[in-house]
Amino acid sequence: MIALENAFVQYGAARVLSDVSIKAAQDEIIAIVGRNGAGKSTTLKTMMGLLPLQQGRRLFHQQDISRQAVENISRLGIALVPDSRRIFPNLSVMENLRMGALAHKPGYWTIARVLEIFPRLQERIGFGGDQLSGGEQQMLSIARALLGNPKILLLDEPTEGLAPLIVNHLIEIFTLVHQQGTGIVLVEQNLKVPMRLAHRQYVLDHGAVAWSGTAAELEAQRETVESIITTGVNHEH
Ligand SMILES: Nc1ncnc2c1ncn2[C@@H]1O[C@H](COP(=O)(O)OP(=O)(O)OP(=O)(O)O)[C@@H](O)[C@H]1O
Repeated sequence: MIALENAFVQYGAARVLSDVSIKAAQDEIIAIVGRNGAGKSTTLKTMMGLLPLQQGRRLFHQQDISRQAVENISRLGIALVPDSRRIFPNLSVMENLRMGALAHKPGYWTIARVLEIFPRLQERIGFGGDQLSGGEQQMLSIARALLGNPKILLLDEPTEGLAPLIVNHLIEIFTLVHQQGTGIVLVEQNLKVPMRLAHRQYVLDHGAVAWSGTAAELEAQRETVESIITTGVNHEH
């Protein structure tokens, strides 16, 4: 389980996260939803140890990992797929996968298995990273992260800008990854994808958790939650 507890994060003097508490267990898919600038990427980077906490704690199971560096957090089994995807443009698909395999930990995911779930990457195996479409880059980025056999996979807007067919394929992949025992933290700007697979959701607004609940609670309060996402809380002030 990875968690932030009462996390405060700043960039220089600008406070970006205020009192954020979010947890994700290995048997869960959770989603963090919010508009542009709500603090979603900052939350993922903080979970990963890429940003320091001003206040609050970062936990892995019962262990306080607030001061651990990103390398150690990665070793604990947390992997981040950033929205920038970070494909090596001058390396082929296979070479990109081999780079991912350098951090290989024994587990279900191998190069053969990721190519099985992403047949598109198999077809493009000799192509350069810079010759891939956005969807293929996203697949490669996810495949590379899986090769580390993470316990928790953090995904920053993985479906942004992708065609509906590819989005559907990725949703199937996330479900499969979860079935193989990896927890997923999915960041998205709206509820569309999260509603199709997340067990629990957090809505971020201005760097704070404005709503959180289970899939069933979301279903029951959908309109309220949609309005928090689009217009925020306390917008009358
Ligand atoms: N490196 C940085 N330095 C200063 N401010 C930053 C930095 N990165 C992000 N911010 C600011 O922090 C706030 C939260 O940004 P963040 O990227 O976490 O939001 P987000 O919800 O992920 O949005 P997006 O959907 O645009 O990625 C924004 O106001 C943003 O301008």
